[in-house]
Amino acid sequence: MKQFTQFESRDLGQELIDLGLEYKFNPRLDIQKGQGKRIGCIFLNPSLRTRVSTQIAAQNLGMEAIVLNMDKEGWALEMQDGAIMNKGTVEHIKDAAGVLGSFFDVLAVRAFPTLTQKQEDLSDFVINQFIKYAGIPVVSLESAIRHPLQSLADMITMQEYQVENRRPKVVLTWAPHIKAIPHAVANSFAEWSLGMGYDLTITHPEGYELDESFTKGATLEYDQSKALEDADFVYVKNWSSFQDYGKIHSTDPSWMLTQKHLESAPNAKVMHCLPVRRNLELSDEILDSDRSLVQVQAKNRIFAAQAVLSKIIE
Ligand SMILES: NCCC[C@H](NC(=O)CCC(=O)O)C(=O)O
Ligand SMILES: NC(=O)OP(=O)(O)O
Repeated sequence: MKQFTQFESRDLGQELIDLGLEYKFNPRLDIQKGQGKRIGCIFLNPSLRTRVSTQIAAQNLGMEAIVLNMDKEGWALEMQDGAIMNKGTVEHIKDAAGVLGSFFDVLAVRAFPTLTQKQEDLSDFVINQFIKYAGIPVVSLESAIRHPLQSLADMITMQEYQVENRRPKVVLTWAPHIKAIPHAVANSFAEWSLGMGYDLTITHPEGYELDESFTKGATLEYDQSKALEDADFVYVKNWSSFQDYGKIHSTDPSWMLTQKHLESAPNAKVMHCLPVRRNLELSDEILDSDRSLVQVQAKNRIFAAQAVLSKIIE
């Protein structure tokens, strides 16, 4: 594996899920594998889980991890090729990524979308600039349009909690939020769920349709209560409008998932990538109940990252 930025195939997905579960059972199984190797974790945006789980994953493999909070501690990066740098940016990505590529064996990058420049975001411009100029394997820690390590952790979680001999019904439901939020988590969750053969229903208010290239094959149901009927896994997530790019069309509080919404889905487990805005996106009663898998998902971020790094340094 040379890069990890998106879903590739069901076979590779399954291999990573199984390896992640092996590491969960025995985290230091491959403690020798990464000896002498170094990963650089570059953050252009905030993070709790991704930052810490990736470092723990590297340590579990015997690798050294160095974190650079580029947004706060690095020079302001120029991303555009050929730019005349007479404004705010100090260092070109070509130079910075080249240096980082010479320091590390693997580079991991978090780069959120602008939510204003649609075409630039859709081309996953920033992470691709890192890939272009670093010359070493790059792992996405959430890019403009995808969050594959989150989705791999989510797939590990669903495999752990899945009832045997039954194809689970998975529902991705939009939730209200006060800010314009990226599409990456929702896109990747759809991409991975469909890729791994799950039966996926997506529900949201009209105007919140996601990029079809991620959702082809899913059932779209605008009626949230219908969508939730008999669900096994309910993934709660806000995203801003994709068509009216980066805009907020609804904050309708009736979309916030509560126990009442799940009366028709008695077995449903509830998922969220975190951080979650309590009692805006999801109610306390759900988050603090046995239905909630959010802590399991977060813990599984370690083993998802460990499986990916293990394959990359192979
Ligand atoms: N990495 C996981 C989620 C990151 C981002 N959440 C946020 O920006 C939350 C911001 C806030 O709640 O103010 C998202 O949902 O895509
Ligand atoms: N779920 C997730 O990626 O969390 P952080 O943004 O805190 O890393």
